[in-house]
Amino acid sequence: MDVLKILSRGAKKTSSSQAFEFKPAPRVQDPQLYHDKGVKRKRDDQDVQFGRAHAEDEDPSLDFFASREPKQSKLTAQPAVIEGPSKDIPKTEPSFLDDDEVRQVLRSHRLKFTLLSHHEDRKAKITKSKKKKKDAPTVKPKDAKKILFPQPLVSFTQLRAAWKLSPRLEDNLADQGYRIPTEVQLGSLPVLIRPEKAISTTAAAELGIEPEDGIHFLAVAPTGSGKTLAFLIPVINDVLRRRAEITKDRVLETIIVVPTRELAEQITNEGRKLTKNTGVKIVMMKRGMRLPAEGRMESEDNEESNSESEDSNDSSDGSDLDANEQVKEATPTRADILVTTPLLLGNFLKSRTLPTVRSLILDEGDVLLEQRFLEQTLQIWSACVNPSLRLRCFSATMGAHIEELISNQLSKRDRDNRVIPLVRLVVGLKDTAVPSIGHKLVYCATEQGKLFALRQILHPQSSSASVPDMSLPILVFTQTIERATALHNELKFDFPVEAGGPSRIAALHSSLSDSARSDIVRRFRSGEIWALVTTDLLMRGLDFRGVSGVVNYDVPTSAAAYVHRVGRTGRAGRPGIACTFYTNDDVPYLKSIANVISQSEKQAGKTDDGGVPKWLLESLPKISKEEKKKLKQRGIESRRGNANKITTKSAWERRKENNRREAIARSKKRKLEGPNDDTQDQESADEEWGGLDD
Ligand SMILES: Nc1ncnc2c1ncn2[C@@H]1O[C@H](COP(=O)(O)OP(=O)(O)OP(=O)(O)O)[C@@H](O)[C@H]1O
Repeated sequence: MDVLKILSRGAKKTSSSQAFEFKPAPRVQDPQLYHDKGVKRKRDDQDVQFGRAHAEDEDPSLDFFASREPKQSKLTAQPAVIEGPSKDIPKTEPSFLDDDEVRQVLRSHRLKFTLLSHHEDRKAKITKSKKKKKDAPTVKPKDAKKILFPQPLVSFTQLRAAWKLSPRLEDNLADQGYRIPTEVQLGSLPVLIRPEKAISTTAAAELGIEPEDGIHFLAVAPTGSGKTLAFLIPVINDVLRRRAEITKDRVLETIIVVPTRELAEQITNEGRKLTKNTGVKIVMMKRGMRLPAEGRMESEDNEESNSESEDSNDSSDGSDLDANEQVKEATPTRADILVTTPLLLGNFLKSRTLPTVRSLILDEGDVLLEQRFLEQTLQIWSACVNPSLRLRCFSATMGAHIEELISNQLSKRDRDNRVIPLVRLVVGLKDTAVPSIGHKLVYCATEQGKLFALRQILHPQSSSASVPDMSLPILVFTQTIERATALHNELKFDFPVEAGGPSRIAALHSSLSDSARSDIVRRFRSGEIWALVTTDLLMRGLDFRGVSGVVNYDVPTSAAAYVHRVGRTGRAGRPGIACTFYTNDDVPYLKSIANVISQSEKQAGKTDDGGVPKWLLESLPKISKEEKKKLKQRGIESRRGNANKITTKSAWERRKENNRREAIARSKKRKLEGPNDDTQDQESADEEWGGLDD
């Protein structure tokens, strides 16, 4: 095994030590996915190129974020008094785009807004139940959907002047290097910050909605397209606005629910960067944490006894107290925004309510409303009893049944209240992979063939391999914890000592403790770990900026799982590669994955066969709905449990084998090189490193 070959896949040697580290990838300048042509403002003096070109054309020193004064040269200033949270808010308000311009911008960025009118659906149901005859007139939910054309965010430069964004929040965005809004931000931010301005009064009247009361919102946008900012910015701004206008007290105003602890940690960290110096407190829910909730359980025993999912196996967060003691002794945590997994908050709540919460965000909302999390998610939703509660649901995939479930839940809640419109935004083609990813399906005759193919990716020594050329770091997905552990054990001695040895590869899954999980995520983010073997635990939401490739060692068990897994690469407009191994066992279940790949490539404008040859797509068998459901719940049967281990060798045997292999390689190298010359060695090594771009 040649260490230089491994290193040339992406690592750079640090000057200070013999260790090789990756540098975290810098933030991309242009994170937008779609740049369809033909969008220009009609007025010559206002040729704002809708976010992108606007920021590109400008001298960086003249950037909006550099100054608190809005630039009026690009937008027509009309006298209008803006009541805002800050004295710094300008006294003029820029004009908005006219109807044609709005439509052009939305079209060019492939944004589609639909009013999912749950009151219409309700009417339809009432009609149906009253007249059960076949010929009874019914309104299908589909007919009730209406297209909306709200104002988009022309550029980040508009946030403060037109949409009343807090200047401090704006500064924090600038400090984080955000310059151009992504599509989902372009579409969501106006309707979430000021829906009454974003949706014109004429459109609102035509559709029979009153956006001044706010909206419920559902966004379906590709992985890595910046959904986190799209929901964080409005809620942080809401807190600041309330502080300025109503009360300075800290009240729990927003709950963000996510499926995993890793994602909760990531969002809390992002939130903290955006809330710096604002006084807004964003907190991650921990075991034993108390919240200012109303109502008490009949019994507060067994607070944590219900744990069944991945949260259940984990130790508590660094405390010696057991969970019950913590619950009794802790004083309520004061926070404006809480980030939690459904289980942690559900366990605390029982029958308590959270009357102050006005925004409930379901990030990865589709999975939160599926069987595994449904009960706890609905429990949290019903605990948010404030009549002003607004729901915001985000994901890269959203089945029609989930939309219907949301709509039905809202109908139930709204029965005694005013009906709040549910607006859906879809960016690009729904339920497809992000267009910046290249896909490859690789057939392996046996399980051992998969191991061989993965080794070809990690240590590219043969040109005959059918695997794509992938740079490190990579994520490798397996079907079960047992398989992730076995694969990690199999590969951990593959990395030569000169390259960092076994520490370069790790396995992350839900059987590990909280602290072990956090440590692995931290080391993978910092570039210490180059190959991370994991399960579907990590498939949603996690943002590792530098990941250049994803390997589906085991085929994902649904099309949505494929979209999310491969979405760990190709983020924010960066390129990425997704390689999926399949064996004969997978063939019956491959069709939906092959379809997603084909749709995604079409969307990306690729005309060749790409990842899925046409003959394969056409010849793959279809499976029934029941089989699909079973596959999603259980995976491929032959890979469950310990039945089909990745390898049969013990760790000791592998280490011995590996040491032998390395010793032979070193001896061969010495023979070839002749007398030792360190300087020459170093020079030739430097030449061979391709290295990551700084
Ligand atoms: N306007 C922007 N300009 C540059 N980078 C951005 C911008 N918005 C977000 N990003 C970056 O894009 C990356 C992906 O963002 P984020 O994690 O919010 O994606 P996502 O849509 O939530 O993805 P997923 O569906 O996988 O959860 C992050 O590194 C984030 O910092």
